[in-house]
Amino acid sequence: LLATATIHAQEFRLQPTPQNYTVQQDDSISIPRQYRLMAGNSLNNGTALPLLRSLMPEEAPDAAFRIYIGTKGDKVVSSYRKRIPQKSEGYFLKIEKDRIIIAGADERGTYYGVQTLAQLLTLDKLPLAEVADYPDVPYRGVVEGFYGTPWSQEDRIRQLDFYGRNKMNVYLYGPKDDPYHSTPHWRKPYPAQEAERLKQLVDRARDNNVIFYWAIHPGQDIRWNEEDRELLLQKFESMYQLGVRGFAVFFDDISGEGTKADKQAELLNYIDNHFVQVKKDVAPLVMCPTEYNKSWTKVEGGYLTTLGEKLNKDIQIMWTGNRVIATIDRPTLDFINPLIKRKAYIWWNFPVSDYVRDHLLMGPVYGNGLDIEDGMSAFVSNPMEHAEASKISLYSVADYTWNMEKFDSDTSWRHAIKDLMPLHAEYLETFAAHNSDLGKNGHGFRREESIRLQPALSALLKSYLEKGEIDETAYNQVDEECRKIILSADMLLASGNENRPLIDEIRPWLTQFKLVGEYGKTVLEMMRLPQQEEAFLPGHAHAQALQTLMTDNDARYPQGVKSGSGQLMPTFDALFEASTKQYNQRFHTALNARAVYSPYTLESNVQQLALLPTQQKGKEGSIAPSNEVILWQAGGSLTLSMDRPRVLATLRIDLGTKEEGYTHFRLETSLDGKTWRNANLQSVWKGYTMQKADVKGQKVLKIRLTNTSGSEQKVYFKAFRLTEQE
Ligand SMILES: CCCCCN1[C@H](CC(=O)NC)[C@H](O)[C@H](O)[C@H]1CO
Repeated sequence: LLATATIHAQEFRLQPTPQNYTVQQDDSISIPRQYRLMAGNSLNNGTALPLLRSLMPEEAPDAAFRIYIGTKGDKVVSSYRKRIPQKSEGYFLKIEKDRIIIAGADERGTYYGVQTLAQLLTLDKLPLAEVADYPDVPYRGVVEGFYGTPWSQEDRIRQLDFYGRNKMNVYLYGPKDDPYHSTPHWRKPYPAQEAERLKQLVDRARDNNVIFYWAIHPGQDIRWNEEDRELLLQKFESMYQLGVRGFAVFFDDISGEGTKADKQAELLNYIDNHFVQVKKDVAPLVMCPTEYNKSWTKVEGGYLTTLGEKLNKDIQIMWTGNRVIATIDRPTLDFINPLIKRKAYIWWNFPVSDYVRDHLLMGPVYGNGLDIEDGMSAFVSNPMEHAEASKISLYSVADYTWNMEKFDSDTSWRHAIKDLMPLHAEYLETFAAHNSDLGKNGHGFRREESIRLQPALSALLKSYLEKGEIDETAYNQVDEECRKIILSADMLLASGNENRPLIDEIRPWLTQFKLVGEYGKTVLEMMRLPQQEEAFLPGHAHAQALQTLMTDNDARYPQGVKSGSGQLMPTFDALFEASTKQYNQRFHTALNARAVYSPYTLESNVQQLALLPTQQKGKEGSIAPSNEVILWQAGGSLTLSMDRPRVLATLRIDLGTKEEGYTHFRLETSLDGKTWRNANLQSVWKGYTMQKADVKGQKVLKIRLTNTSGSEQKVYFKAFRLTEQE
């Protein structure tokens, strides 16, 4: 343990990277055991002092060593007043031979000074350092705003402590699937137990100097009348009673009446004037617009300009960028800020994975501009439903938003991993490097993967496919990486208590990752043997067994678990197919040469459906569900094609809509792909949204679902499942 900690000490860095940090050359002091505290009384009910006391417990009035701590204006730090950066949340920290000074521009700045001291105290000696520091972006943090399983209470407690350490000052509570945040129960106060849990979170946020924003998502069924307005204010009041001091109204992913800009503006200004401004201790109101990204905005439609003109100036307006999922750069801000007449409050949809739930997004944070800190009022990340795994990205978001121009994506990523699992950092880095790309998806957003191994992978594949030769250098690099993959998976699965919550979250992917490593090794062996009639066969059989195991998904993740899908698996599959084809040609055999086999293929002109994975397990076939609101254009269709005619037993579809919603769609089957026949749908259980088709005994080659309503339909895609007859 000590050895590892020492190694990391040599790579010591302060997180986030300070604006100014100087150390007097190789001069340091041993950590004082006792000290006399000289504290400004402005800190009395803050959290800087409790944190300091937790770090350095031995206060002694007669100790020689002193700690002076206060905010600008406190007498105890008056002689350092000029050293305090004139920036909100700024601080000055100085370590001298006989004293430490922590002077903040405000209470939170002082708290951050103590957090920086906390990091210096992990060294075995305290450097005689001077830090003059402040954040580039005013509001920095996380919006829990994803579809799917909301984070647990424990997840959120750990998150809030993480935000305190990483100088993130905002957490917005807005899990799409919390029924008291959104329809149907946004008007109702939380039941006692949930209220108590939220109160705990609010208290924990305060301990970490994090502003806890509670968001409401009323747009799907709000009525623009006095009653709903008062119910909304009462809900905010009940949250205020729990200690909430930050409020947000999200109008994203809705349709109908709730999308009207002037009505939204009227309501938000009313809340601002009659609640936020009246309370005086509440942070500026935040809203998420219905048109929250450029690809959904028709400027001449006036939605954004109406908000820009009518919304009170201190109301913050969120923005995800040029697309739902996008990186943020100067042109993005030059588009939105003039329209909304204020700096955008960026909602960055990364590392959220609710639209690619079979993937983990563990790679570096990159692609956002490094010169745009003056163009945004906030930058908050919408993370994965896997709280601990999201910390790799969140660590770098904290780094990026605090000191943007000094942000280095790869350094930050490596330190994020060390922070998460110091004793298994090299193994977690191997895992994270190969689990970063999303695969094809409806938003067209991709990430780099297996960056360091890419040259060897493509060299190995190229020489084998084009010349049937083995590039020995590349071969050995890939073989060595497969060994590291297998080792890393086992070491992480066996890592015990170092970070059990993380391992619990990613266990299915670790199991899959090990299979990927074994598959790679097996395919590499096959490449050496396509000329050997007997010796080739066991490897081929083993590779197919591994392919089967990799598609046998973990029950908790019906949509599957993908690992190494960006670079490793496509290369290994291609090498499997090429070596098997070589063998078949040489020995006139017909060994299966298709690596990924599914009897079902999906085609669709509905962008968000087109790339959904299909699954087959025994007699069951399905299209993976999506968590999103699907924008299904008029005339848009989805077609599931079989590899050969198959006899159906059942077909169930769930678009998340009631009876009348299905009248907008037509379901058909075909045996030849030319002549189609209607299949009637009827609800499976009264009042539920799942429907079944009368297709029992029908032999079909294709199944097609079309929006015949003549207008765009917003539906969910919760299920599309068939069973074949035995
Ligand atoms: C076609 C609909 C796609 C919406 C996807 N967004 C949602 C809304 C949003 O981004 N609001 C700003 C959720 O937040 C979700 O987590 C995120 C990404 O899947």
